[in-house]
Amino acid sequence: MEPIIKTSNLSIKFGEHKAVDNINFEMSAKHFKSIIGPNGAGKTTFFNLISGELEPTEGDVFFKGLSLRKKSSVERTRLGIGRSFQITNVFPNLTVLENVRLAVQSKRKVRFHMLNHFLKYKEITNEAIGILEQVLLTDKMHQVANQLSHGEKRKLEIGMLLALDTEILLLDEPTAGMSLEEVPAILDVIRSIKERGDKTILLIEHKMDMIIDLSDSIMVLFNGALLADGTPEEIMNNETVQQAYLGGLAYD
Ligand SMILES: Nc1ncnc2c1ncn2[C@@H]1O[C@H](COP(=O)(O)OP(=O)(O)OP(=O)(O)O)[C@@H](O)[C@H]1O
Repeated sequence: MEPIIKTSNLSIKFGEHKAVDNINFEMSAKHFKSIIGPNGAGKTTFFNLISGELEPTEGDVFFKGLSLRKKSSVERTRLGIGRSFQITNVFPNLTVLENVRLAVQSKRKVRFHMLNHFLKYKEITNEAIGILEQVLLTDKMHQVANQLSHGEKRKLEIGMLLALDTEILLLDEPTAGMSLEEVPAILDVIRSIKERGDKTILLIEHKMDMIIDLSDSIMVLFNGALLADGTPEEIMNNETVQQAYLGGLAYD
């Protein structure tokens, strides 16, 4: 079966530094893959190349066999590659529900064009409420976004991403900056998205217990290059990975 997403010799140089170095990777639909690697390994840059924030120096990304070389990040979202919004993309003075409703509306605009005007406000609201249930924010629905805790804002970001209803979700360190108490809730949210079974998920995370718990496979980046790609068990038992990376790092 054709992979849903694939990269071919994907590389980017910043000056003389190859931040992503000739990465060939592919994923089948509905797979959950995590990306690990030390700080500066190129994980976020790799995401930026897939989502279209950055243009590769060499190589290409393919979505269902289609070259994305000339596609902007907006076009890639429209095709089906969604990246979690940064907190800065959340409207701080709107409520949680209003933020998600806007994301639902933006997806419907993309999909239905002319019909958009005739869609009922209630239908959009109900869809937004369903998403808030999924990301465990129902009780915060009428709270203004800038009053949320950091962890709640991250859940809202994921909710806004789900509202776009893309086939692929790129999640860049969803637990970053969270207190220890906030982590289990985000883990539950991601697990429930996985269990629904309709999304292909790429996750960058530093929390190894979370990665092992969720991932079908793990890829390891090191100095911009793909060091290993395999099941969690294969990666944990891979000597090169242990020497180059796992042994030298303490995880929280
Ligand atoms: N826009 C840029 N201009 C110049 N160098 C950059 C740029 N973006 C990233 N880099 C460099 O590319 C390398 C990879 O950075 P990247 O942020 O992708 O790593 P990372 O694996 O996501 O790290 P972390 O785990 O710390 O988030 C680093 O050396 C970084 O300094």
